[in-house]
Amino acid sequence: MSLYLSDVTLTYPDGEDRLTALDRVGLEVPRGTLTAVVGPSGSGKSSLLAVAATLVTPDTGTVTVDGVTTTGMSRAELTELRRRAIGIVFQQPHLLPSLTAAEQLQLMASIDGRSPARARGRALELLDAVGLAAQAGRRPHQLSGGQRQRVGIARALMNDPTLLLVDEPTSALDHERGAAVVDLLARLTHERSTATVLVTHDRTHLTAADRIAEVRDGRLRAPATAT
Ligand SMILES: Nc1ncnc2c1ncn2[C@@H]1O[C@H](COP(=O)(O)OP(=O)(O)OP(=O)(O)O)[C@@H](O)[C@H]1O
Repeated sequence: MSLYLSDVTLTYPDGEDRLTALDRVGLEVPRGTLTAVVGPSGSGKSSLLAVAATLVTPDTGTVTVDGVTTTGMSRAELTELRRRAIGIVFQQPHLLPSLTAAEQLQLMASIDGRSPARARGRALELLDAVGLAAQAGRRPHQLSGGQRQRVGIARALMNDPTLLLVDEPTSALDHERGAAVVDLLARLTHERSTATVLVTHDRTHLTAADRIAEVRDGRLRAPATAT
């Protein structure tokens, strides 16, 4: 099991009161499976991803990533866990304008202190895996929106994560490109044995998901197997 949330409650200050963003949420995501979490705006999807990413500590409940329960871990230990085990794909890939696709990925590895030659080899392998072998030398403005999103996906895989967290990857794409991105994520999930969580408000792309969980007002309905 690479992600296990048990009885997670998260609240935010709301005037005199507190707003419950996640209400006793339980979720298990085994390796090699893609779980889509769907729900309307404000339902708690981003909060769920932030907790799973260990960026936000819930009020109560436990978060287990890659077999490690995070309760009581220091900030440095959480940073190390994220570096080692978690990849995050953001809604917008936030690529650096002056770097080529390969360099965007290599940058991640140089931050991690890996050798440049190995980093380059891994970057090219991952760009090939997302269908961008021929675009490795292009800069962001020479890529389409869907291609930039795929660079963001490849970048999130540089540290060979066991947990891949994906935030609304299709929001800036048309239907066909959005569906292609979800299909790609499902394939990478199965090939690389990641536990993948994809949050979205849009159900129409999700045929490739293994399971779909619905979040409403901070409550998660048990994931159903996608049909
Ligand atoms: N930092 C914060 N401080 C206070 N309230 C917050 C904070 N972040 C989120 N909320 C509230 O918590 C609830 C859940 O928000 P969250 O962003 O997790 O939902 P969401 O489903 O991701 O929405 P969206 O699709 O609009 O991003 C909402 O009512 C939101 O207003």
